[in-house]
Amino acid sequence: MSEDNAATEPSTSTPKAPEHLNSTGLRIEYAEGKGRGVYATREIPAQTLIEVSPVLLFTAKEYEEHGKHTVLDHYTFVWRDGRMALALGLGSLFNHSQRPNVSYTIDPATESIRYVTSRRVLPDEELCIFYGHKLWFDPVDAADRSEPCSEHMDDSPDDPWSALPSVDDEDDKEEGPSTLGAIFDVFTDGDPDEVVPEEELPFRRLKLTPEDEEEEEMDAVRREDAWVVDLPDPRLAATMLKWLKPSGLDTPSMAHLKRIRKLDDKMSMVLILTREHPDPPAFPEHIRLPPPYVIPVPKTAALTMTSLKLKTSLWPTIYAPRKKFEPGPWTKGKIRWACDAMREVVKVAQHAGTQGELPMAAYVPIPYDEGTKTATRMSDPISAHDTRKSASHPLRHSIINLVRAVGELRASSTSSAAPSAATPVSPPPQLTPVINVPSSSLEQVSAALSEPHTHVIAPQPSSESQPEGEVRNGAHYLLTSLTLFTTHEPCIMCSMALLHSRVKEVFYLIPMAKTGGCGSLTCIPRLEGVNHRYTVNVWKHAGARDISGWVKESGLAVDEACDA
Ligand SMILES: C[S@@+](CC[C@H](N)C(=O)[O-])C[C@H]1O[C@@H](n2cnc3c(N)ncnc32)[C@H](O)[C@@H]1O
Repeated sequence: MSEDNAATEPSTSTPKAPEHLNSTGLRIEYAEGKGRGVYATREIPAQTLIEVSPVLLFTAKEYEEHGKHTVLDHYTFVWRDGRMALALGLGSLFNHSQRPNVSYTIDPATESIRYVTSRRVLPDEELCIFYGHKLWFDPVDAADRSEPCSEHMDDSPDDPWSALPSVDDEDDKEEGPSTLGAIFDVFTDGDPDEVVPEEELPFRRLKLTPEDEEEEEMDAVRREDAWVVDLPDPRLAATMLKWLKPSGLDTPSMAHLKRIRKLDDKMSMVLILTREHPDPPAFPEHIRLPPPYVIPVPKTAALTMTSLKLKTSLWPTIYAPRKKFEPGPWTKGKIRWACDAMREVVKVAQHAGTQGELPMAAYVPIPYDEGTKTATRMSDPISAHDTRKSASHPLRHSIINLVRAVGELRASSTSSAAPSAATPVSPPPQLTPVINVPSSSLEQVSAALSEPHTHVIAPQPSSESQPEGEVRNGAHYLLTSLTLFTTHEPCIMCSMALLHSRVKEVFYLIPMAKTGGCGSLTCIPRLEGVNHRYTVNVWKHAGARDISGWVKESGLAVDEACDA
């Protein structure tokens, strides 16, 4: 490396940082003593792909003879095959930190580097990577001279700036089964009660608030057209409100809007959405009004004060903040429980694969009880694998099989709480071999599911109002309070089945980009209007890097168009 610190010593005055077009909204800014750096303009969740930088490659000779003697020496690093690489785009502007919030992987196939946040990043925070231990400059802040925070360096090699690992087949092998095992091997010791910060969890929790939460810029406010009429005399407001009811214009689709708008001295009334009434509404003869006209109005109520302001500038809108989903804290003990469950579901799926089935499985473990660190009501967990091949039935997905099995269990229970007990449904023959529920536990499972007032299986409040009796016996809610682990992201049908079953939370390992109903293709529990939301957690390794290698080697590969 050359001695002078070119990046931090602008020749005359510091130039203005250019704007950068980037879907994550990153910006370039000058930082005291570091030169340019990359900053977040808004909060960025952990495991977000923030940049893909193509690289420019120099041969070793070319670099040795020329590049090395120029400013390039502050920016280049050794590519896997010994060539020197310069990251284009934002890649070369990430500064170094001992506690980086960005990790990166090189993609030799596309000759690029992928940068992913390793934890949640706050607005205005600098995004930094870890250059390695042999720095050629004095890092500015004290934290940058301290020991690196190892948790954030998972994806980065030891001394990446001076030597990224070389490209060869061995590297890909590292992503095989050993990695699969390792990703469940976290927090194996330590105090089970210790709460683990969100960004260090081995899984990523999807945001479950609906998309309209994001309507915080005028462009994002969704609108639709409505008929509006001006009221020249304010006394007409009362007459019109009275008339609206019998007129048929008082439809529930406008419940999020206030009827009357007073702008300066002008009073107007919104009548009906044009999609419900394409023609201009006609008024009774005794009410003399100017002709109605069409304007865009907000499509939904305001969920935040910012969106209220924006929406109300279009038309006065109701403020109806949704109860934000606030996931509870995770302790080391509970993470171990989740890791064990993931290991188990993988095992079930692998076994199914060896039997000629699709290697996909679902598993509901004994719920983890923070109080006792165990759960004793259900003595055995339940698992099911995919059987659409052996059953020649396209709907025999592992989750459907599992939900159905729980239903059968409940139906066959002698518990008086289960209304269907009088008419037990006999399990279809093909279900028997795929459901892993020891017979001794059937009654306990059923009892646990139908007795929500225990400390282990307690009902989750649902946004849907139900008669007290139904909540108490949980008759229609097969997975109330339970957590489901699955190898592959549930398809839309299964995601819906989980919603109807009132599952509490879902964990999956392998995202299904083309078919997934829990975050990939769509996110069923996030949709507007659903009457139950379950938490969706994606195992981090699954989202953070190319997992196709170890998915294949661990026997969990399925066609990408397959519904899981
Ligand atoms: C790859 S460049 C990063 C972008 C650079 N800041 C710029 O303005 O072009 C590497 C150079 O940034 C500077 N740098 C990076 N991280 C730093 C840190 N923590 N403290 C001080 N300087 C830093 C050093 O001058 C280093 O040679």
